[in-house]
Amino acid sequence: IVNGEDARPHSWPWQISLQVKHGSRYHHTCGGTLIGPRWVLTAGHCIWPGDVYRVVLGEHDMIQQEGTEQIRDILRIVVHPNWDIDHVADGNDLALLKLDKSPIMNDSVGVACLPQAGEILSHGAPCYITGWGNLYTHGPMPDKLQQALLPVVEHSVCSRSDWWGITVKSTMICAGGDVVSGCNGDSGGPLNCLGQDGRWYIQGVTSFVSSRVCNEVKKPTVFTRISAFTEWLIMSYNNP
Ligand SMILES: CC(C)C[C@H](NC(=O)[C@H](CCCC[NH3+])NC(=O)C(F)(F)F)C(=O)Nc1ccc(C(C)C)cc1
Repeated sequence: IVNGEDARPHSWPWQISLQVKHGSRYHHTCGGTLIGPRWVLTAGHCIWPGDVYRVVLGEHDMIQQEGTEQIRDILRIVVHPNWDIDHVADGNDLALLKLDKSPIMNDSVGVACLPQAGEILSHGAPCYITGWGNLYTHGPMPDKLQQALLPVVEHSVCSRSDWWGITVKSTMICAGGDVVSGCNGDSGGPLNCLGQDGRWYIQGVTSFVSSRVCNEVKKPTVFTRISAFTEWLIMSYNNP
């Protein structure tokens, strides 16, 4: 996240770190969201066939053992059938990870709420992006989880020709401006938006930013809009 701030530890208890195995060590590659006792939602572009992953929950500072971390292996990976890494602009940038066993739910580990099918947020709705992605383009990763307020940019503005144009589809959400943005490593993490009921809803999964610079003017961060995929989520979830 570019121009964010340290999150209060464990204030986003559904945020996970998706870690990929290289040799004998694992390292953070993407964010993700716990949406059920055994299910994590992340981005399709975070999954590379043949790689081995694990999920770390209850994480805050990547270089400190805080005693709240819980590590889980992944039993099954369900990438959205229409996701295609060569057609990022087509969307469907989603993957569901089934954990081998549920983490212990506590103050540091909990689930996020899913939005109603078809729910569209209004321009300027207050949402937070969270993640351990780069602090600036080609910059370092933070140790501590970052957060940043990213107001929603409605589709009619985001799809203007000098903004994202036709690259952004109606199954995506844009949020943020030219100062604050997601960046590599935030992929797959949640766009957290406060609902009328005072609960946090995951309205987006971080998908892409400008390929030139993370916080480029008129190129807000683009998220997969979860309310467009509730059918697929529930179906995949219930599939044994
Ligand atoms: C140096 C980095 C910031 C480059 C930039 N990276 C990204 O946007 C990466 C991964 C994108 C998936 C596709 N490879 N995502 C992120 O950085 C995220 F913001 F989501 F955390 C990028 O590739 N952006 C991109 C790629 C393809 C498109 C097509 C839709 C035109 C648009 C933007």
